Amino acid sequence: MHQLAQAVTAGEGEAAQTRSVDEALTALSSSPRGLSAAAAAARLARHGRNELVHGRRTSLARRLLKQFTDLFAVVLIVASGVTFLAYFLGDPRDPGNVQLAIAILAVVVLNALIGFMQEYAAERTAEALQAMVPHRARVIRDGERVEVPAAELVPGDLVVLEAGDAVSADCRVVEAHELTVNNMALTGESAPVWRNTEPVPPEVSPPDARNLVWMGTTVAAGAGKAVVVATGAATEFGRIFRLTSQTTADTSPLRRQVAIMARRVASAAFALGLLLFVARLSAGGSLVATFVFALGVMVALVPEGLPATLSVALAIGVRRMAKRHALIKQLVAVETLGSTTVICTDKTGTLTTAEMTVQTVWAAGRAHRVTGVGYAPEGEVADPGPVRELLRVAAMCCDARLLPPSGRQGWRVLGDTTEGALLVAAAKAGLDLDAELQSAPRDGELPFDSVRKLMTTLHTRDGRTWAHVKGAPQELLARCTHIRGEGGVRALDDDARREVLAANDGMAGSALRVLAVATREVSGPGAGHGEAENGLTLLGLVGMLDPPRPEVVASVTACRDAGIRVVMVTGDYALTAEAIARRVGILRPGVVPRTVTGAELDGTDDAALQALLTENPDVLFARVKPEHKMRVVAAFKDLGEVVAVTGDGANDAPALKRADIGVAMGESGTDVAREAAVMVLLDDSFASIATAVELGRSVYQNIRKFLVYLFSHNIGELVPILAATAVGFPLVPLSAVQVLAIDLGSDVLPALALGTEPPEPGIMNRPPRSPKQPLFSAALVRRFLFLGCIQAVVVTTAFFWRIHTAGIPFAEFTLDHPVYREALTMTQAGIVICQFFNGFAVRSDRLSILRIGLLSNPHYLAAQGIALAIMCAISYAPPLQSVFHTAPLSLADWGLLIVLGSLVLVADEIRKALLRRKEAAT
Ligand SMILES: Nc1ncnc2c1ncn2[C@@H]1O[C@H](COP(=O)(O)OP(=O)(O)OP(=O)(O)O)[C@@H](O)[C@H]1O
Repeated sequence: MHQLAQAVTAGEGEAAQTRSVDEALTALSSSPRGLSAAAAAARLARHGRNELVHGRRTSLARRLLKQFTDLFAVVLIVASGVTFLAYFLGDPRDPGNVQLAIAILAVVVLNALIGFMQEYAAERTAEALQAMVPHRARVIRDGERVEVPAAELVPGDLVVLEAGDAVSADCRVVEAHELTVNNMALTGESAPVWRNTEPVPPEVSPPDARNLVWMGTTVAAGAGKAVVVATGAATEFGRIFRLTSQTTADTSPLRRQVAIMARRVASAAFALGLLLFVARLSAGGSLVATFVFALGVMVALVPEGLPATLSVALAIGVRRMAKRHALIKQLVAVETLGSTTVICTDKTGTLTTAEMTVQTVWAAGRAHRVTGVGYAPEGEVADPGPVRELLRVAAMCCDARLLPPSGRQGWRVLGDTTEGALLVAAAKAGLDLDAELQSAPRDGELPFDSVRKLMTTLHTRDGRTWAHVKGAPQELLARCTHIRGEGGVRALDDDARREVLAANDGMAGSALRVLAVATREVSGPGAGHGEAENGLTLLGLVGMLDPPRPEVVASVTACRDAGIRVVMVTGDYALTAEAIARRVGILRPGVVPRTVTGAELDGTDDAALQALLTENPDVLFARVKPEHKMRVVAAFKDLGEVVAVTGDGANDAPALKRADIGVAMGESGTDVAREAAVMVLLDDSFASIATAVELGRSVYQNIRKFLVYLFSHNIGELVPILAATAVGFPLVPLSAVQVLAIDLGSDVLPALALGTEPPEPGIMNRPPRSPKQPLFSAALVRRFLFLGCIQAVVVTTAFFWRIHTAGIPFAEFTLDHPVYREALTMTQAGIVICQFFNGFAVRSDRLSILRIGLLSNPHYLAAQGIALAIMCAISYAPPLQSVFHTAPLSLADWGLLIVLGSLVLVADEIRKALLRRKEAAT
């Protein structure tokens, strides 16, 4: 243990790089069997979890203080100061000014608190989401390969490295097969670098040492094993992490658009306030009163509650998507999702369940049926004799493991499910894999990659070494020179090739995924690709069923109705791809697809590819490599489409990055893919993408809803003030304190509730929104002007109706006149009532509220209940009456306001009915 402590305290990398593999393992008290579970637990307690503890964060107090330095806050603080001053300068002194000053300060404090809480909540959400993205490491413990959370790695752990894995700790390589790593995160160097197990002299600096791999880097290709030398903060990455405090700015265009709009409106408010100030002053108003009046106008127009509401709406969207298995890593993706026009999806696992079962084995010129479904090795292989050798070779060439039932779980596969199916079939044929591997242990491996589409293992028995190769049939067939038939091994002539291909097409045409299996003797365990994967003897083909996910058919239809094109881009064989595309509805019955293979793509330039995409609505890509996927994505983007693409492998990362929405698989994907993606599907299913698109559309719609809701009441607040100025009424029809009570009191919750609206009926029956369409489109502005103007007329009428019925000349009204106080209350209550009806109106642009359902958003009803309660308190509670200069309203007053206010909804219903009629006519 003492030795270990030394090894993992200082200079772990340097010490480890100079040692031989055995010395490195011994120094860390580890072995080729890895640590024991007990030793791992003890070390975890001693060294702590393998996590990067956040560096010193900005203190809470400082973060709170930061909220007061925002432009809005500063302006409001200055306004409040000036209002206080106005009280002392005023003659006579108006206590209303003190109240206003305090109210403005209260607004600043409230806004700062909301902003602070939101920032905090957003950070927590981000952390929680990050934690949900699975991050695992494969290690050898007690001689067994197991998966553990990466955070539980300890020094001495033997980790298994495969292409696409993120390296989760600093390690010394102890086994390497064509292993290359990408150190970009650490060194900025983008080209992959080779790793091997040879000791490196101490003068080589650790980052250059070829036998070390670092936390934060990724395995580019090949495979290997490495022993952990440092974890968590002790790693090189941890050191860098401590030095840089990380802040991730949210640069969502939506937020920017809203912020710009809010700023513009604020500037307009200041300009208008200034203009009115000058106008009223030159008409002979007193300096102080005019100033307070102008301030009221400004405050009425500034959309104080907007940024808070927007953040909450986006956060709600993210949370809803997470519940439906789609984790969004960047808020910006929520809005982009809604305008997705093309989804490029792979097949295995996304459209299909990836629960493979071998159904047919083609060997010695005949097909042999295999019965049973799932991973339970229960079933039979018809005539297993000729099949057994094929399944023995195939099963020995697998990394996956079959796990027997435990607890409530049945038979499972650890690792690749294609391989799992082979293991099950071998067991059904009566093979004892452990015994086979004992007599011919694996002593070399050329791992699978989706470019070669092959995997090879090397096995030695009695001094002779054999290569076991499995892979895509056409690729493997091209490397075979012989075939094993009924009469033994013979040369693979053209007839035999044709026979194999026909068998392959027969299986693929019935949606089976086909793998070919071959073998040959090689010179020794060191055989490379050139020797082991050429001159092979073909043993036969294995056809496995990968059933379509049942939920996918409905989702593909939903996407089509929503004007979204679904394009399959798969590594699998064309016929299998077509058969599955038909079963899930990507290809409609009777449609002959234009199937493009990776090889054809290589001979197609970008312009021709674009033409191909526009001219062939039923295009399908098969046998493609990751770089082809990237080209398809790029071509769609160049055509102006908004593209979502799925990917799981490490080499899918460029396509995921290039797409507007990179979608990685949470269950089967590699760490690299998950890092490159903006969305991670927890259940790997295509259906979750369709749901996320629907939710993305609904979030965008909801944002528009509350923007209309919030901006239209600004008109309702402003117009009465302008009208009073125009007709020479000496006092304001709505005080600044009242405006603030509406903007930050009664209107905030209903606006938030509109952000929780469920997707509107028919939301997926419309074409996607153009990404170029600005949030504040002409339609949106027209909409809030329409609703706002009706509201303005209602509110102005309510105020002047009360003033008029008193029959007193304007000039006689003073601040404390009871009729004026009642009229003030009418204005405020009028806005609250109008907003009640307005909220129902904005819930859909074209559908009647009766279709949407008056009671279908309980949050909205509750929020409006609170808003009305606030208004009643302001009207009837004496302490609030004195702050707001209000008076109790009679039932008749309320009745009048309800009748007038309902006009907002009635007028909008008429507009919608006309719109629908016009739509039906065209
Ligand atoms: N473990 C494996 N060993 C050998 N060959 C494999 C293995 N997995 C897949 N293959 C072969 O390589 C081909 C390509 O695999 P790849 O993973 O690129 O795509 P896919 O899984 O078939 O489809 P998709 O891209 O839709 O997920 C497969 O069709 C299969 O023939």
